[in-house]
Amino acid sequence: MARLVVVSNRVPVPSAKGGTAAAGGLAVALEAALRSHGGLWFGWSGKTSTDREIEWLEIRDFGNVTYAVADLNRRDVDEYYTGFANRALWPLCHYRLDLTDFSRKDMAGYFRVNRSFARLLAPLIRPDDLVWVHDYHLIPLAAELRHMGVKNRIGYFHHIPWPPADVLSTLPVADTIMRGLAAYDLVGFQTSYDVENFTGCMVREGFGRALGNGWFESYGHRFQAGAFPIGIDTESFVEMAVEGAKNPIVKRTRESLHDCDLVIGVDRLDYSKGIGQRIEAFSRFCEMSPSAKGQVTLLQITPKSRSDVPEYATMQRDVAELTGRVNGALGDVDWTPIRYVNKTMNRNALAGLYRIAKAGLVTPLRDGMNLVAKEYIAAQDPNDPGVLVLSRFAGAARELDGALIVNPYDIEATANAIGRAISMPVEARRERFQSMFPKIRDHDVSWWCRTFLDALSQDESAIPTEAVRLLK
Ligand SMILES: O=P(O)(O)OC[C@H]1O[C@H](O[C@H]2O[C@H](CO)[C@@H](O)[C@H](O)[C@H]2O)[C@H](O)[C@@H](O)[C@@H]1O
Ligand SMILES: O=c1ccn([C@@H]2O[C@H](COP(=O)(O)OP(=O)(O)O)[C@@H](O)[C@H]2O)c(=O)[nH]1
Repeated sequence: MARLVVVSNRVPVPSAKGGTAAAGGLAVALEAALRSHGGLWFGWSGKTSTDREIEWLEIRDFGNVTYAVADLNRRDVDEYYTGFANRALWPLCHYRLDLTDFSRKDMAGYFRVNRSFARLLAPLIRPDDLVWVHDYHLIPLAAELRHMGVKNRIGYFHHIPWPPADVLSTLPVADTIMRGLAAYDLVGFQTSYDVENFTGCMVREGFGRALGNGWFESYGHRFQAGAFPIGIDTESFVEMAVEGAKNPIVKRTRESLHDCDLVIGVDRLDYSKGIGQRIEAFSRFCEMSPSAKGQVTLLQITPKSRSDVPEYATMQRDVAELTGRVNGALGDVDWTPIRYVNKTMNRNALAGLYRIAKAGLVTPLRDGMNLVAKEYIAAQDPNDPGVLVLSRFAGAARELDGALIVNPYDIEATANAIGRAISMPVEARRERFQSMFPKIRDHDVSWWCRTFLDALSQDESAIPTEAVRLLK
């Protein structure tokens, strides 16, 4: 079996004490995948150094995984991560042109850091390695590696949505980004909608030709694109949820609820997650249903994220204010409608909390997949499961059709769905759970990893013959 080299912006290097505190679906999913496969994990250490250039790597072995990480200096973090990745590509891919900031300086920093990463990584790659690059921070990496003579098969997985052509073409360097993707052998997306959008960008904007069967020719290179919906480590999540009842945080939560029903939301503090709209919907639900007063509580767990990005700082203030306003208007001496927690919870506690919640609210305005939706289902007691209220704009909605699917922009309808979830009879809840659980059990994170790597291992012989004829 070829060695696997994973490259991602964030690398959760285990601490000497064991364990990492990775909040973010990508880190969580890859941790499980690499542990089962073994190999090298390369990327940013998450630390900001005072060095002028990215020059050296810290390399450490933990079990069958070697971690190789580089610090970035302040300018690199500002331009590459905070700037171009999170103020241009992230909002653009989440259809938020109103929040997109295209700065020439940040764009240059983004391409510079990718070049530096390629310089550090190229000498570590062995001839038979399969290289798997993750996410929007690193789109130009394969092109840089190719310039340095790397001939290995290189795959890319895009964890966030891919936008339609009209949205992508607002990006001043859209062509360089598309050319960057064309340097890979396999480009993976979360859903077929993302693949459709990507095909639209490629063909309509004239960046390349679609050859059929997911094959493209672009900038003189042939590559394949497809949908590979990411999964969770379902088996271990189920175990964690069962064990969760013993977790001190879960016990404290349960005791503090008395007879109140618990509704849960878990999201990084990110404008794509629709937290404000969700709080509005919960508030509307409480106003509409007098029986909710004192009887239902929303626990919103929201670790702070990307606080150096101005749009996130604004949003942090807005959500805090809104929560305070709703609690002030609706709450009472013995009832706080919304418990708002800006802390990263460990996964054992989360699993247990999902299990005691009668409803899980996953209502992003746009989301690549949303692993919380899958974790919520995995954590349920099959005999007495809670109900998932899920945005149609999360990639997870393509698979989890037993959820109550909502349009998160429609506050009234989301409020109604919360009411329906809480009062749903047990037979209906079981039926919905049973329609979803086999999907997340069969399509777990190992399936995702295996399917992507199998496709990456195939070469051009998989191109349909009629397409090859067309090319001649
Ligand atoms: O690394 P950060 O800037 O702190 O952000 C955390 C991660 O957020 C994003 O996650 C995405 O990947 C998930 C797994 O595929 C998916 O379920 C979710 O819908 C996406 O938003 C981001 O893509 C990662 O690169 C970040 O590390
Ligand atoms: O306090 C928290 C909040 C989130 N998560 C984990 O972070 C991931 C979030 O992934 P998701 O795909 O939902 O969204 P992302 O943050 O990657 O956009 C999930 O595995 C959560 O269990 C966590 O461990 N602790």
